[in-house]
Amino acid sequence: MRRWNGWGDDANNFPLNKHARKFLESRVGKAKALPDADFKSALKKVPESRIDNPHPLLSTDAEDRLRHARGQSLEDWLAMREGELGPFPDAVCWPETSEDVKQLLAWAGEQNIKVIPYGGGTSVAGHIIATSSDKRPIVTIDMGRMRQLEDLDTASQIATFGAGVAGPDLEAQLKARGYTLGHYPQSWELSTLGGWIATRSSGQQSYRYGRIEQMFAGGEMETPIGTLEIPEIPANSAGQDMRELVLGSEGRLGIITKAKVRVTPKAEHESFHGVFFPNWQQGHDCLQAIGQEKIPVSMLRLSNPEETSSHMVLAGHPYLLGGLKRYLKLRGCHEGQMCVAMIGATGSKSFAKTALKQAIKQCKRFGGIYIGAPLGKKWEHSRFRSPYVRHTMWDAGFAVDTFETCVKWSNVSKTMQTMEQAVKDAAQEMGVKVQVFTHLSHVYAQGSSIYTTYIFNVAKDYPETLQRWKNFKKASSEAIVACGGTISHQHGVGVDHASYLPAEKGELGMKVMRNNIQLMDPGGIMNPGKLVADIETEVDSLAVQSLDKKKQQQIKQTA
Ligand SMILES: Cc1cc2nc3c(=O)[nH]c(=O)nc-3n(C[C@H](O)[C@H](O)[C@H](O)COP(=O)(O)OP(=O)(O)OC[C@H]3O[C@@H](n4cnc5c(N)ncnc54)[C@H](O)[C@@H]3O)c2cc1C
Repeated sequence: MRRWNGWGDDANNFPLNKHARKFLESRVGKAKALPDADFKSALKKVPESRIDNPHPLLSTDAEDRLRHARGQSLEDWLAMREGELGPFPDAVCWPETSEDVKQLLAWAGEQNIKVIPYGGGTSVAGHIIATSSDKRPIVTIDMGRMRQLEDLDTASQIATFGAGVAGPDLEAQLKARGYTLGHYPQSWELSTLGGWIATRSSGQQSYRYGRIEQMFAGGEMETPIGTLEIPEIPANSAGQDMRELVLGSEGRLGIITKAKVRVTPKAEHESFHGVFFPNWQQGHDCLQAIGQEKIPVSMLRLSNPEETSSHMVLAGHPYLLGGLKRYLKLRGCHEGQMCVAMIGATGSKSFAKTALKQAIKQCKRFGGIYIGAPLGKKWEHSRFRSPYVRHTMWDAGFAVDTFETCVKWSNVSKTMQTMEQAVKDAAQEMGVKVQVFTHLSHVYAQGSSIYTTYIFNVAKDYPETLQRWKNFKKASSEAIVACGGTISHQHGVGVDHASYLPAEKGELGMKVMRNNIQLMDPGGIMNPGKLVADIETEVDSLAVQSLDKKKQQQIKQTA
């Protein structure tokens, strides 16, 4: 059964071996776990629903409401573990057809009830939480029952799905017909097609299959003012592209009910391979070269030295690793400096073989040591299991969070250093130790995404732990803005990043976004407070930004 207070199925775990625990203690100090609330006591805190005349499709059951109250950000995680999940939606519903969604939106509009579209609830930026500032009742619309493959046009390679389909279900339905979408965010087990589109998500093999915006061909969105239908024409020059309105809309314009996506026949071959580089610069230059020469591998990732060491301890067997490290040392790769890259090869056997050969040749040019497929197999085995490690770490008293951006190649290394330094500085100000590491996860010809993870000890209680996270979040987001990066390459905006969005979109850009929302949702019922902060909050955020200019200057000087 899905955990009510964490990630995934409660039958699954990712154990933390004793070497890993020791390693973390050596980096952040001994940790003491915080007590977890039990389900029954959390359930007792769900208040009476404020909807007294429910629509027939709604459930006001306390457990349904509790299970939809939170996503997966660290703030959500702390709320769930403490058993203080509120504010709660007043009701939850599971529409089965587009007509159900249409009716629900019409009813919510008449009753002045807020609506939160819900996919898999894997948001890490506060997308699906009920905000407390707006006092209207809230209904969460869970799209999980709209999950069918409705059509597969094999001649055109376009599949039409109910937008609530989750990753494994989507791939299983396509696989039965010999096809794949190839979209694998790490949250694949639970996240949904509608959620991917609404947050502009990026899968681990985006290098081959593209981001969700390259896959999204068209579909239908129910909005408070009508149905937006987008035909799946392969390309057009007929004015503005309505898909761009839907992509990244975060539930503010309407509910995506059907999505048409570009699929490909299932590849004959897929394998993942490890390459070690003596240092960051050589690895960085190699990925840049592969990306710019467009060598057709399916995945490219590069861990910095700290992530390389940390992952080797957290995931590996110390004796096997001892052998690998000795071999690498003989070849000039030293711990503390070396960086591991992971390369995917996907396609027909001959295509994958040629692509891999080209990539390895390029790696060797930059001093890379190819160590074959075993490390790649290990990565593949845990690619969707690693979110479970958060539980094991939590039980040991460690809190984990991530943040991410995308910048041009000319700015990648500097931004990575600035992002890591911001977290270290915040930790020092709080008198807390922190373990920080980074990888490049999505490579483009013009630049790369940068994905940083940090681990720290929970404080003596929940409020102080939350405050630590808030300080880290502020410092990391400000560092990204100061470096000119996007506030999110893949996690989206939600509530957590909304105040940093104006720095990226500019005044006019924000006005356009706000006007689109007001046009399509005149009653302001769709997921208020997410993406574009409500008017008052946005004014505040602009004030924060002018303060942040000083901070931005400071960060630039220290970078
Ligand atoms: C462990 C973990 C790993 C992750 N890894 C990745 C990763 O590799 N790449 C990545 O891109 N993201 C990743 N994420 C973030 C998250 O999974 C993505 O943002 C994902 O796209 C959210 O999908 P979801 O179905 O869970 O949407 P939800 O979290 O349910 O909703 C997210 C937003 O989309 C809206 N929405 C959902 N469905 C619809 C719909 N049908 N119509 C309109 N709006 C809708 C919601 O209102 C909300 O604003 C990760 C998260 C976790 C917890």
